[in-house]
Amino acid sequence: MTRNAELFERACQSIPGGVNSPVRAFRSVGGAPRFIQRAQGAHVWDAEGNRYIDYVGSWGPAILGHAHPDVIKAVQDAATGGLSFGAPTLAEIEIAEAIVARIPSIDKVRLVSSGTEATMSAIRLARGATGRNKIVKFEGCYHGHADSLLVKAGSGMLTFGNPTSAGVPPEFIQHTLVLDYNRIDAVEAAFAEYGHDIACVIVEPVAGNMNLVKPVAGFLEGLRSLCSQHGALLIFDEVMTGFRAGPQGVQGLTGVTPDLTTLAKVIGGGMPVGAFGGRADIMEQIAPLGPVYQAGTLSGNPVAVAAGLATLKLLAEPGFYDRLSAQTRKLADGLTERARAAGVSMCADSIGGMFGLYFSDSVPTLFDEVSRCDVEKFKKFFHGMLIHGVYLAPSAFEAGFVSAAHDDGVIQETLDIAQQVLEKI
Ligand SMILES: Cc1ncc(COP(=O)(O)O)c(C=O)c1O
Ligand SMILES: N[C@H](C=O)CCC(=O)O
Repeated sequence: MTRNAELFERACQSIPGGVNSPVRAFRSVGGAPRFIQRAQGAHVWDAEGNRYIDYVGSWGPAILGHAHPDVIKAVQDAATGGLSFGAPTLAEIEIAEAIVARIPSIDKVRLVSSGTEATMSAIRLARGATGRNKIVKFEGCYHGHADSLLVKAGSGMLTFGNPTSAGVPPEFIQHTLVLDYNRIDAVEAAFAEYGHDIACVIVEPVAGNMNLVKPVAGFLEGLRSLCSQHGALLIFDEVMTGFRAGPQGVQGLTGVTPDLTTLAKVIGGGMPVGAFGGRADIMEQIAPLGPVYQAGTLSGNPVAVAAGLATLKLLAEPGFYDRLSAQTRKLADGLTERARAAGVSMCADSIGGMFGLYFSDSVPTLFDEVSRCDVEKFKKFFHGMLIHGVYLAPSAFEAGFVSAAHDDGVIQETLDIAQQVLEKI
């Protein structure tokens, strides 16, 4: 038995499924998950000392590459001064100011400790601010594991074929309307019927939890105008895309401004930080100013915030996103070319530092098209890449992530390996 398999067996004795978040368990691709011992730049090393080029990047946060020296130093310095105070700090003001300055929709921002907390709080705020009950979400989008959002969700729920969770009473989701992503006619119909009671529409403005699916022309603009017309709030869940798709998230790329935005992942630089923010008049409905309650013992944790601030500082360097987008595009185009040359129906797409890999002839824009991608072929590709030292997300329904440490050599090595693997599947 390999060391990874041994550790997995041991983990299964004390941790449900051997993991602390389901997709990590490799259940949809088979085999033992790799237990990661350390990471540096574009690489991770497992418990057997095998090195992998990493395209998971901690599911998005590792945008600078792993263990960037400036981030590690910021964390060490902050930790030396104390791990947590449960009282305000200067660093919290600095990170709030950095977010407000860069994300177009955000006048005021509240820090939390995860993406789930951010979306859960934003939904409560939207309901509190509008006095309405219903929320609209889209099939295949994942917004964390708050009860009202665990319906027809993406990511692990889609991967394991249980897109609606057990343990959520029907009463908790009776107000959640689930529609088709990229179908604005369905949203128009929902507003025509329930417009007076829709508090908000929550959307991943580029979906990254059913593989990568970009919004078609007019979709986000349509959501914006329907929400404005009916007095509902538009929430962009930019937990994944924030500071990842571009320097101002998808809202900066499209010019569509939501009322509220949720963030996490990159803003914590690998530490647990989430945030929700938006128009000042809405954000001022939160306690202690307003009636919508929201709180957190470790919110704005000084060590986590230090990692986030150091990361945001480096992301502001001129040309950062041009380089990141170019490297990611090089990977996506290179994979598409290698697949074509090998006669395999596979293509890839990218935006900023995110990419999607589709075992189909064309890039999908609808959930149904994503569902029809060849999962069996993906599994073969995944294991072929893994054996040769490339660590992809262990699911056909997750986006991939490139970092600033993925230089030309790393991308070329990936493409060379992909060519060998594609020729054999
Ligand atoms: C778009 C989106 N929203 C929310 C979440 C939930 O974030 P977290 O896992 O930090 O709770 C995730 C990822 O898990 C995500 O990708
Ligand atoms: N797709 C999820 C987050 O973006 C993957 C993270 C997880 O569920 O562990």
